[in-house]
Amino acid sequence: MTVIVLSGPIGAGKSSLTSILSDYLGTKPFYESVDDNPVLPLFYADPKKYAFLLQVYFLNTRFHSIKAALSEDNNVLDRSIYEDALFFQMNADIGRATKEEVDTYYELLHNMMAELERMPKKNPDLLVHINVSYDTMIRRIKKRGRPYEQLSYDATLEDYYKRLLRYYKPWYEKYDYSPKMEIDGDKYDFMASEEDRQIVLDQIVAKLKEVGKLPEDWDKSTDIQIEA
Ligand SMILES: Nc1ncnc2c1ncn2[C@@H]1O[C@H](COP(=O)(O)OP(=O)(O)O)[C@@H](O)[C@H]1O
Ligand SMILES: Nc1nc2c(ncn2[C@H]2C[C@H](O)[C@@H](COP(=O)(O)O)O2)c(=O)[nH]1
Repeated sequence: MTVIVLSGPIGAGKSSLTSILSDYLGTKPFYESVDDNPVLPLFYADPKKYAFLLQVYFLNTRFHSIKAALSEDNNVLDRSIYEDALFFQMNADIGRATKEEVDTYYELLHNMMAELERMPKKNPDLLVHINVSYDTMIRRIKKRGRPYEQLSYDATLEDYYKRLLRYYKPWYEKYDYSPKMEIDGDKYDFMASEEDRQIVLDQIVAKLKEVGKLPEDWDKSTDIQIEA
């Protein structure tokens, strides 16, 4: 039984890989609240006004998801609570939150993380981080086509996205809630290329074997799923 959390910048391929991976391993996917998120379009229209509200919205949904995932112990999450502060801190650093909002946010996050510490299973089993360059990120954002994420919607998004990418390296290095691994999202087109998809899945399976979450002789072709 495994809980795998994905991470990576906007458009890196987290939702896509969540779907591929959960299907491959026979586990349940948890997706972020995006298209049904009422605060997201408000945030892109007026980031300073809505940065705190959006973060509380995401934090709340991520808290629910990680609690359910750790309880069920058979899930893949397309972004998790462990990445939440990266976004808020970056927005705060560019003046989109007051000191009171920052203090309240970190107190709330701290309380939620303390709650997770009290669960029988406290941490995920693996973090899969997808690295992408700025060019790949923009190409994928364009391909997906959410209007408010496009550079044509707001030219300052170029700086926002470049800044966001810079926050990921130190975040990944510091992350220590579980074993972790990186996927090269520039190199592997796991959407269009079956060969690339298998390479990425093999990398993840090898890591799961290395950390003892899959038996050494596990093989997809002989894996039998038992219906509950
Ligand atoms: N490795 C990849 N190669 C090519 N296209 C990809 C890849 N990963 C995702 N995409 C495409 O990029 C867009 C964004 O992917 P998505 O999974 O929604 O990213 P995220 O959840 O990280 O924001 C989608 O249109 C998806 O089909
Ligand atoms: N300010 C924040 N924005 C966030 C956060 N998590 C996601 N997002 C935004 C970024 C994208 O526009 C959209 C979906 O993200 P994907 O990476 O899944 O494409 O939501 C956050 O915590 N704070």
